[in-house]
Amino acid sequence: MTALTLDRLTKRFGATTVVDDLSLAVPAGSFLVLLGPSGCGKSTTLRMLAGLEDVTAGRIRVGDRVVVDPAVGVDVPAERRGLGMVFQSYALWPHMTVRQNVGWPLAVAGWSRDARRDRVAEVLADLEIAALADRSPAQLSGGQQQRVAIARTIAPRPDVVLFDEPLSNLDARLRTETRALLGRVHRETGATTVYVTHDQVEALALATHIAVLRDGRLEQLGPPEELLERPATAFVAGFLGSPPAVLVGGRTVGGRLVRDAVDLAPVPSGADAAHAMYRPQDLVIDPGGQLAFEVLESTPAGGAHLVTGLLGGADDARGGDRVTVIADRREAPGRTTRLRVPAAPAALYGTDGALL
Ligand SMILES: Nc1ncnc2c1ncn2[C@@H]1O[C@H](COP(=O)(O)OP(=O)(O)OP(=O)(O)O)[C@@H](O)[C@H]1O
Repeated sequence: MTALTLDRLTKRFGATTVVDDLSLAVPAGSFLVLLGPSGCGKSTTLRMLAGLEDVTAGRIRVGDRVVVDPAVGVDVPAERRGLGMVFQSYALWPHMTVRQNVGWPLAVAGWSRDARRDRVAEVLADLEIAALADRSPAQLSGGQQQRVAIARTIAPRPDVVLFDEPLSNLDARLRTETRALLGRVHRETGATTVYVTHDQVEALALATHIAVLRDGRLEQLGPPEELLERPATAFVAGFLGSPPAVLVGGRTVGGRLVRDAVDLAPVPSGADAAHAMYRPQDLVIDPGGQLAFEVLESTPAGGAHLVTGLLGGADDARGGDRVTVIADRREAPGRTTRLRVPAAPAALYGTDGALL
């Protein structure tokens, strides 16, 4: 199995830095999800790994082998990096059948006819598309085409597989099905996987490790549970999870974090706190609560209701923070009520966004 190492990787397009000094160690066999808002540099990072995008500075290692290091003139071409890649668009060869599409990379790699036949049959069965072997891509649905693309990529048993939002063109039910299939393929092949998405559920379902990126920089890397339990920054806290943690902004006054004259928590001495973090299930919609709350929408979810609203209410000149809490009943949009916060927040974050 093959580990991946990104060492101070940087990518600039003209004067714009889109990946900024990014270092990541991806253990062999892990499933790393690159997660972050649109434009944070996820796809660019994956494309640099794949060899589809030049690197401005830094180094990439696949196992023990340096595949890119502009400082010493190393740039191994994409096809010689030992990586397989699955894109958002399926890009199957239209004039070949499913069987031929999946077998082609094996032929290119010099597999014998018998070994090719056996391996193609195996991956088609694994991806539950054996019955489609003699069809052409035009005779397949989008979901089936994506399974063929995945089969074609894993057929040569690459040590590392890269995925760029492979499920984003599928409808909700197919996404769930194909997601489960991808998890199974990963468990069976053990291939080190790097997977780009901005879908929280996909990330949390598949990842052994998540790297949250923001403006081309790494905010936090770790197992999903660790990032959810102990977000290192206010950004990660407010981004990860469905719904994410609730961040209540305030100012440090006399050693206390205060919002709209409500005392939220003591601040460690010498620190300057800017946010208190709470779990969405720990805040209660209650007319007797401390903070004004204007309900924007209420969505049923798994027997509870996700209620999104603005903290501070319409009378708050600062403008409210948008937060989502888990409530036991529906709230009417447009209603102004109040939110009761627990005596102690789950965490505090400083003015620089770091965990205090
Ligand atoms: N060829 C290019 N020339 C100039 N800027 C580019 C180029 N490719 C990407 N960018 C910019 O780099 C930034 C990062 O893009 P990238 O596609 O890596 O983001 P992303 O996190 O994958 O976003 P998304 O989730 O929307 O796909 C964006 O601001 C994008 O506009």
